[in-house]
Amino acid sequence: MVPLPVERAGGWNGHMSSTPVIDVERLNLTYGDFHAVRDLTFQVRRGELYALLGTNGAGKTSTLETVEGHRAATSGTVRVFGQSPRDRRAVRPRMGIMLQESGFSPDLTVRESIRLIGSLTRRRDTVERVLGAVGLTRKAGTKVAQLSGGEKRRLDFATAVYGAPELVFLDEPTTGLDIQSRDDLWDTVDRLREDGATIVLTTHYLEEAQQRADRIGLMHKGAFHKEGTVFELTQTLPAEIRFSLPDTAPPPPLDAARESGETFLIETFGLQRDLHLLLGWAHEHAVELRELQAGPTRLDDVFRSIGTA
Ligand SMILES: Nc1ncnc2c1ncn2[C@@H]1O[C@H](COP(=O)(O)OP(=O)(O)OP(=O)(O)O)[C@@H](O)[C@H]1O
Repeated sequence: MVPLPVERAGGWNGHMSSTPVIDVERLNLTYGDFHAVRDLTFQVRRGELYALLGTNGAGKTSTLETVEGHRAATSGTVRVFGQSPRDRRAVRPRMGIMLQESGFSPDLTVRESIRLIGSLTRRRDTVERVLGAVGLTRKAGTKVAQLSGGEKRRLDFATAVYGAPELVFLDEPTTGLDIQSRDDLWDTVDRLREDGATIVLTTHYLEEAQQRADRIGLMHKGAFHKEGTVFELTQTLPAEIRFSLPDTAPPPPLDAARESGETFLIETFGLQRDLHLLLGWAHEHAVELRELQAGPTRLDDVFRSIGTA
């Protein structure tokens, strides 16, 4: 475990405020005649992990670029720490951004690249700490051109965590990372969060958002299809119980539908109650519920429901 730097450029430790870290109101973005983002309103509170998810072309990148200060809104207001993100001197040092590709020079070594990040962010940190935090200590002297895809991704991550900023944007952070590197990345994010950092995440790995996000904005065609906690997003769709039964078993209870062969599916809004009933039935009939699976509604199902809404 690599400790975070104690002192911060912004001096924000212990600073409590009810002002949202990000405050977007009626944001509109157009490209020529094309209306990419429509009247989008959302807030991200201090310490939250907010996931901005959505279908391809929904407007996530356009929205994030505006919040990060890279793009001007066509109309509406965007405030970050109560200020316009276009005021880069005030806002930029307080945010760390992991883009989908940071575009480091292939001829620089990892150490030189991180040193460069440090001078750009103007946050206080050490190259050694950041190398450790992103798991690249052993690659410090290696040129960027010689890094693997996953190692490059970790170097991209370094741009976001240098100096442990208050607000961190992670754009598809775990794409191309193996399971160990993913776990390491999330450990580092967890430590930033323990220190009070606010995280904005985009990902196509929905289970990561489901496990980690405090709230989710689910975008489709420039607007929110749904916004809320995972529970709020998933509660309108049923949970599922799956199991298989041998041919000799009596017909299962609870409107269990035969999915294929010996496999049955129960869709339910009362997962605990129905699971209890099912297990009671199996016990009573001395039947083994093979490959029993029961789980809450997954974000995947909410995504799939977008097209049918
Ligand atoms: N510079 C541009 N000029 C014209 N249209 C653009 C431009 N940038 C984005 N768009 C369009 O705006 C819409 C939103 O794009 P955006 O990249 O914000 O979506 P996204 O949600 O990030 O999508 P994805 O998940 O596919 O990356 C898309 O239809 C895209 O084609």
